[in-house]
Amino acid sequence: APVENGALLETLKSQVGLFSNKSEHYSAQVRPPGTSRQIPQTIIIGVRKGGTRALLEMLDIHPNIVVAATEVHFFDWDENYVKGIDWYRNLMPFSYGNQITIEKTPGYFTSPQAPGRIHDMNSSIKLLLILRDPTERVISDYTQVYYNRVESHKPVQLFEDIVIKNGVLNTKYKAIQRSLYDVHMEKWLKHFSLDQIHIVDGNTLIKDPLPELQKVERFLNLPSRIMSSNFYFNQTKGFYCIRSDGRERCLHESKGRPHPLVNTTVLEQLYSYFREHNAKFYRMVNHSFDWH
Ligand SMILES: Nc1ncnc2c1ncn2[C@@H]1O[C@H](COP(=O)(O)OS(=O)(=O)O)[C@@H](OP(=O)(O)O)[C@H]1O
Repeated sequence: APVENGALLETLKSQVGLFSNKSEHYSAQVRPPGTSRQIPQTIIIGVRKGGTRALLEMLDIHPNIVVAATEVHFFDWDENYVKGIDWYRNLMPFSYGNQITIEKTPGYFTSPQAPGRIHDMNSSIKLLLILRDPTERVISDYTQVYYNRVESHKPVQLFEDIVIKNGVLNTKYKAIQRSLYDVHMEKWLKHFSLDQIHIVDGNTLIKDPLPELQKVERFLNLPSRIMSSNFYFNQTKGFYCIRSDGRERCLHESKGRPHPLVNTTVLEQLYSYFREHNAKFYRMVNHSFDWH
């Protein structure tokens, strides 16, 4: 009976976590007439904790964009890369000819292999890179690992005890390494020209998403379709949430978690360590950001 089918459909939808009518349509296993699965014409390459999920979900509002539901890790994980390009394409949603497919895997930015492999696939691809203050990124990275460890009943350490070893900054700490944007960017610029990589300001995307998204629309040569009415500020979450296809949704609770209060001396050490790297990065990309 139709009622039962409707109820079943609602249950299935909630189980697979589909949000918009658009995703429901494209995530279907049955190919809608006139669609096909396309290799991404654009990839959000990172950075981890930069705001990659927010960027992807906000771009998904656009009628000419379809997005991959999960992080694919094709170019950074050898065990996936060996599966080949058809495996990769099969993970993409169905799309019409006037739509571009986007996937996001934050680990690509810091992966030594990803730039060359992506270039081998499509040398004229357009890349999106979302960055935020490198010190904030380290703290966000630490916070994620902290919660993961708590959830799996593993011991946790204070931020300061990881970041400072024998009185000096532990520059080997992975989270610090990932925030050396100049070091990673250099590898991308060996394979791609600067005008192929659009940098989204992750700090601005949090405070005022629309202008950053409009810049992305222009970079992708798409008509301007994302509107201020697509966003509303959720006081409880403390972040902007999305209104689209008649529904309202915020990002998962793991996005936008409170950060620990960090000792100011340690913060100063981090700011000063990143300062030179940031300056180098600004020169590399001909653009500065208001990072510490
Ligand atoms: N609108 C909105 N809602 C919630 N969160 C938002 C939003 N916009 C940006 N952000 C920021 O995104 C940070 C998580 O970044 P990523 O999605 O790149 O993380 S991950 O690498 O995929 O784990 C996440 O970092 P944390 O605040 O440390 O949780 C957020 O600050």
